[in-house]
Amino acid sequence: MKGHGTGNDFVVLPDPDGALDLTPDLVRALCDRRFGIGGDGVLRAVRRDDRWFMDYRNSDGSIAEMCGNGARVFARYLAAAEGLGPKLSFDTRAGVSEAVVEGETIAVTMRRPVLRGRGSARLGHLTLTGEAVDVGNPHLVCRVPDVSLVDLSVAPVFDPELFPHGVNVEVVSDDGRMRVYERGSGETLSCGTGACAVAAVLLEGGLGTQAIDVPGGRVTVTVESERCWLAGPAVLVASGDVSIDEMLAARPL
Ligand SMILES: N[C@@H](CCC[C@H](N)C(=O)O)C(=O)O
Repeated sequence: MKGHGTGNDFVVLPDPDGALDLTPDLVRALCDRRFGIGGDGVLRAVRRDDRWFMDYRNSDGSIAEMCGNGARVFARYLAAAEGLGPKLSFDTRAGVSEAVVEGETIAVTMRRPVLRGRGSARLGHLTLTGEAVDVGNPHLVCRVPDVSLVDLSVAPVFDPELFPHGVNVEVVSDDGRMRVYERGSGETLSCGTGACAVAAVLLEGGLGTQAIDVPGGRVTVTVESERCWLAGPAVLVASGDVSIDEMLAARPL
């Protein structure tokens, strides 16, 4: 299946028995927008100990701890394909995610973002300073006057001591507009964990609700004392079969 949450798009692979050898090369082929299905990442649905596990991969084949929009699309998939909901829960590498399906909107929980201090990254010719935020996965949130003026076409250069496993870099203006360069996927139209990181910075580490406008739409983040909710639209747009051998064989070297 193919789905997206505010334009952050995913190939959803049902693999209840975990039988598929999901290599980085296979992930790259599936996410290839010309030679594959196309997506910012892959969500593999695996059944473990009677619970669903969201096995998330970035489009470059790397593994990430958490994906907020992916979790919302995953919940949509479990509701549509497994008849779960309107309240459901599943496992992720960053812990259990609770989900609530309400019509077009799906809200999921993730860890409360933790502010980790100042950091910087070079984006094109700009060096930006910002706040390092841990949402299960690493983020650097940089406040800028106008997000449209930042070049996100090339990978940010960052301090590997501060971010030993890489980082997702968000730029945000005071009105809650955000753009993102995702570790392992490049610039995307939305990033759910990134929106939670940005909301935590705009709320100055406190509790509350914050709307975040991303290029693919709007998500709403609610930071509670023990967790964080991410809400917004999540849809499945296609379903079908893929011939993995043919897809891999037809890729240029
Ligand atoms: N798009 C996601 C984040 C996916 C993982 C990220 N690229 C990473 O490597 O940490 C989201 O919606 O949170």
